[in-house]
Amino acid sequence: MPAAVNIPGRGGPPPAENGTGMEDLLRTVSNSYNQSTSPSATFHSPPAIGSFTTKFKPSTRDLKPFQTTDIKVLLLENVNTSGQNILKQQGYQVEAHKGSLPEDELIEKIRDVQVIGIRSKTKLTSSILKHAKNLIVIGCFCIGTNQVDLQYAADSGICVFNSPFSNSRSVAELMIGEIISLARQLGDRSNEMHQGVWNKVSAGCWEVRGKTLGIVGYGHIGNQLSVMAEAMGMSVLYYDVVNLMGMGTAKQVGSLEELLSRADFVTLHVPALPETKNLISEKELGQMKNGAYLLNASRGSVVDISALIKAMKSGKIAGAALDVYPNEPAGNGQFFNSELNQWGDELRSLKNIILTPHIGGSTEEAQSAIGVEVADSLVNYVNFGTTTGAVNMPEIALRSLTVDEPNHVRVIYVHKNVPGVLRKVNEILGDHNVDKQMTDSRGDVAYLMADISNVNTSEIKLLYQSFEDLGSRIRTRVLY
Ligand SMILES: NC(=O)c1ccc[n+]([C@@H]2O[C@H](COP(=O)([O-])OP(=O)(O)OC[C@H]3O[C@@H](n4cnc5c(N)ncnc54)[C@H](O)[C@@H]3O)[C@@H](O)[C@H]2O)c1
Ligand SMILES: O=C(O)CC[C@@H](O)C(=O)O
Repeated sequence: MPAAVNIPGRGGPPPAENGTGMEDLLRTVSNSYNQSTSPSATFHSPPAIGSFTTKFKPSTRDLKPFQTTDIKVLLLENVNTSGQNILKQQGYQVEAHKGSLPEDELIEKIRDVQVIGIRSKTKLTSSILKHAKNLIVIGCFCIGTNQVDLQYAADSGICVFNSPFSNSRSVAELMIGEIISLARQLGDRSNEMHQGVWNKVSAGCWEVRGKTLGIVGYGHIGNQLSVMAEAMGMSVLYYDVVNLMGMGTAKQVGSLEELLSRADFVTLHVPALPETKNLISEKELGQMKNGAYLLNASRGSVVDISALIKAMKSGKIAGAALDVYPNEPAGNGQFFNSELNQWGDELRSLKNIILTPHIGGSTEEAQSAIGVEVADSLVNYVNFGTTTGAVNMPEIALRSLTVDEPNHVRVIYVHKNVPGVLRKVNEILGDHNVDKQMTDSRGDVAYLMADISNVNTSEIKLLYQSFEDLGSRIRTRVLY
């Protein structure tokens, strides 16, 4: 058993190897590089109200991957200040932008950072991520994660987090507003009044009470919508690829066709997947009731817009509300035209169609909650290696180290999920006292976390290097 030593930054004397590169290694997050460190760097839990990172027990020991001021975070697309503040309170260097960045600028900036936070506009494809040599984690400050190449990220040891439900209620409430607005042609009446036209009509305007709502994709948003729609006196049917219990008296139907043929209003709440591309196209629009309404707040790939334009022009579909589009501009401005999407002008000329700029989740409540939730996940990953809630890696969490365990280190080894790895890992760890260890795999990638006690500083370099030398290695991190 190695002798216990004082770990820098924990109240013990500074190490003898000061400035020799040893400390650098101790605080290294690496797949191919080393970070500079400071043994005197201190870690402060953020005081943000409601933040998970404030809820650790006082005896919990804060782990440091390396000097916290060295953590560079790039936040794009106006991530809420609630999230920005949590990250800044960690001492991370936060660069926040209101919009997304052009590709060349994004590539330049992503080279340098360990953490990036985005929303739905920034596409983190493999051709962008291959430049992100220092990146360890991506935070999607939204629900959808289709804008990130999740597999490439996992294969590169980059963990991805999102916020699975913090804006669901906001989307569902928008749907309720739009269902009534379409039934009463509110958009058209309002536009006419803005142009000085008084057009008092009742033809083609309806109450929603007693009508049937068909929800496609009965997840977080679909559930919330279901409850509110029933409260307005609507009957709710839903279609989902999974068997799910209905809220209230909502009933699941066995096929999309059945839902389309029975619903007066159809709302779409499925993720962007190859299977959901053009889920609603000419055939499906034809299966809908005459004079029905279509609402899409999921992703632009889910509806074939040219087919929808045709169905609306023929009167088959009496109204539509679209919040998402195949091509969406990177920022605000006069961009919603035929250059962006070839049918842009034709769509805008239709009657009783509500067009919104991807604002389903854009409320103060949702953005503030998402900011806290995702920033907490990022901090817990950077500082503790916890992957709970990750969308592309196995979910691993170990009990926190306490102040009574000052000389423990936490080893995190992201590796290819191939036979024989654990034998080699145990050969390395076999020389140490492993307090706890957890490992899990997700597809081709596995994640191992081990807390090792009584670690001598001089051993950490060897420990780290031993993992780095394994053929299965994707990324090694040593936290202490
Ligand atoms: N407009 C916005 O601002 C906004 C905001 C939040 C989410 N979204 C989008 O809405 C989507 C849904 O959000 P959620 O939180 O309800 O997601 P969720 O994961 O909770 O629910 C999605 C449901 O769709 C089902 N599903 C998947 N494939 C399907 C298919 N082919 N046919 C039928 N059902 C299918 C799933 O089984 C699941 O129950 C998100 O993926 C996101 O893209 C948009
Ligand atoms: O805020 C955004 O940009 C995305 C909102 C929504 O589409 C989501 O996926 O949560």
